[in-house]
Amino acid sequence: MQLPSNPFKRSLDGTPRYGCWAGFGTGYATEILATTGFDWLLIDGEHAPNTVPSVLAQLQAIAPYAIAPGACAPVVRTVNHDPALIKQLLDIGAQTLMIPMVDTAEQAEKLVAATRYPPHGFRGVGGGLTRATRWDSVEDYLAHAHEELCLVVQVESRTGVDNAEAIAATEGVDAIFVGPVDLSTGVGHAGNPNHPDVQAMIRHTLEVTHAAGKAAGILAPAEADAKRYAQWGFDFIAVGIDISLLRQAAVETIARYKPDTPRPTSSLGY
Ligand SMILES: O=C(O)C(=O)C[C@H](O)[C@@H](O)CO
Repeated sequence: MQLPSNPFKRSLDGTPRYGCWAGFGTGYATEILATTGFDWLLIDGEHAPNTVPSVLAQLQAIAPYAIAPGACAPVVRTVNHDPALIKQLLDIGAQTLMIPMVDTAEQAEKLVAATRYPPHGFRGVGGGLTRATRWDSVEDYLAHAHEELCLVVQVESRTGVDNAEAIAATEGVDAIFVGPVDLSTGVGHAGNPNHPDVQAMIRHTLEVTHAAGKAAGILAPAEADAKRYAQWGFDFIAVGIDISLLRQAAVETIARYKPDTPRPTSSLGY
């Protein structure tokens, strides 16, 4: 069979693509999201209770909905930069990886190398053991795998912003995703990603990313933020977090019957 094409990579054509964080760690919840019209889903291995098997279950759950037109594409976020974990996630068939906390071009280069087979990198060969090769039925997987991989690195610190131009220029990096919560927290504006200093850093990162010919993404659960970022030119925007959506709906539902129920506010600035 042919190497499966990567619907996320193919969708990055300058039209804003709207996604949702998938934080429940189950195929069942993520499949529900996949039916709702989001262009992409972030299976979060950094902060959600995910393991390699739970990510696999979610990739399998999304697969029927990841076919054009109207495809819903999976993006998998790792917990760290560990090449062994990256190898496992690629082997189970993740084609788009988002790596948190990338501060330098050197880190970005190592991450690219972790996704490439020798001589272009050091990814180990799983061959017929892996879903990525559809158990060795994909033609010439070793030669072509990288063509359908999409590497998204997160810039979410002052150092990352300072180095964003070099990170974006790194060959093999397809996109930069700004993490506004970590960025604002790290520069002394916890809970206020809309502080003018943070907004200037976000805009700078967007501009240098586009100047390098790469795509830029961001998390913006508040509608006004998402609309502003779309207007600025962000290519992919996470406009919801499933766990928050459930909680908000639950809080609003019970408040209709018990109006005195306290309504907690977000401490994250959205
Ligand atoms: O810094 C950010 O913003 C992100 O990277 C997203 C957060 O990790 C997200 O989990 C906040 O809910």
